Amino acid sequence: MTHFSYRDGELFAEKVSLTAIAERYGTPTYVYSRAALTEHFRAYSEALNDYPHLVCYAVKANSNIGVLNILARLGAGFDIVSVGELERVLAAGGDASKVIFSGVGKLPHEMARALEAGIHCFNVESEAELEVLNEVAGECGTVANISLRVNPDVDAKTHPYISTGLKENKFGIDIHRAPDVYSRASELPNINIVGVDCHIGSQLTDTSPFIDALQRVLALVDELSARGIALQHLDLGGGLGVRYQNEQPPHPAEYIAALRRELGDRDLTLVLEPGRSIAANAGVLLTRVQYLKPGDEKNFAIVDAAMNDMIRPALYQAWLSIDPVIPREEGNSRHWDIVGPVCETGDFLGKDRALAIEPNDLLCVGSSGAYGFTMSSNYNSRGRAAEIMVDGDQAYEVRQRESLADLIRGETILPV
Ligand SMILES: Cc1ncc(COP(=O)(O)O)c(C=O)c1O
Ligand SMILES: N[C@@H](CCCC[NH3+])C(=O)O
Repeated sequence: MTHFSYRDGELFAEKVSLTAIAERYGTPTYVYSRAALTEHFRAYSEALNDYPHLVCYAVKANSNIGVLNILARLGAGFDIVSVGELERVLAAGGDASKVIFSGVGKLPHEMARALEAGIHCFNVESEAELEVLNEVAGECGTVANISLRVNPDVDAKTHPYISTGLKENKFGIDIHRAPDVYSRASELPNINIVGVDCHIGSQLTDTSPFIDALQRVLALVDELSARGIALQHLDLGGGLGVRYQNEQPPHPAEYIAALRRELGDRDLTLVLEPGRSIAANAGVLLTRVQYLKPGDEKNFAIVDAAMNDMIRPALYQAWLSIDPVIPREEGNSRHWDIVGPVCETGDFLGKDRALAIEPNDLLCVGSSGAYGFTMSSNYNSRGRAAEIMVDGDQAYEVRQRESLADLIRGETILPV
């Protein structure tokens, strides 16, 4: 996390002190770095510079409109999974013609809105969805560009909840059925076949499962071509991992070089849908220690961020770094479980962390820019964290904290 570093005994985001951000905006607060987002996006676009490509940032990783706007200005496309994500992309100035719509459960009204906006392509995930899309496009008096998302049955060797390319997963169409589904698609009047797609999972730290999947998808491309169905693009999804603790995932340039070796000189545009590798290490979560509860068995540090703000440790046993914003003398350190105020035993951000801390100290939860705020909730009727974007020596509030009034807005009791 090179954009978040210590200077003179204090943690900074770029040139802005995290203490100053916490004092001004309160905690818990997500802090993002524009420079990091830019660097991570460019790692993809520069490695593909001389190759036909479209890098569609996976909006689910971090859909803050300020984040989307920074990526839109860099020329990013976007991978969306709902009409809500589409509206956010459009509000952020994203180009609809670079939007790809993934997801197993697209609703007819979402399809209609995406057609109206003029998106690039739908990644169709089932035969039933293909028929509905054909009908909706017909009703809209238009033709839908599609890829089929195929399930190549490749083990991504990641956490089971974020593995998506195995037969037992709900995603995509069995790659062996795909030729027949393409034939069916080619007969439908309101469907235009443009590509093929697969996404095998998230937080992959090795390129071999990607290559395995790519080889299987290329075999399908060749089979389709023999049947007279020519594709314009191949979308390999997202999934490249990041360093949270001591993982050593390949750099995007290394990953892309490996893909290009497989692609050879085929006439296919390469589409990628990275989320985590762009956003995770471009953000942190700031939280303040409220109470210390040392005990015989365990020492608990109760902080003001909870599983409703950052659910990854509770949901995937994910490890995130937790560092003091202003470190104290190490001699006073003890092992703490860093827990939130939510009434769940699973409400923790980290366990057994050696830290020298006192009440009111600020802690920085690292690698939180992806699947942090976007997976947050109002559980326990807690408001949501603020979101701040740091740009050099400036900090901008890109989402205000929810007020208590926001938490009851729009709800009502029965009149009698
Ligand atoms: C279809 C699709 N594309 C892209 C992504 C982004 O994945 P990642 O954040 O691991 O790059 C996901 C999430 O795993 C996904 O389901
Ligand atoms: N939310 C997951 C990854 C996304 C999976 C989406 N297909 C995580 O935090 O690791």
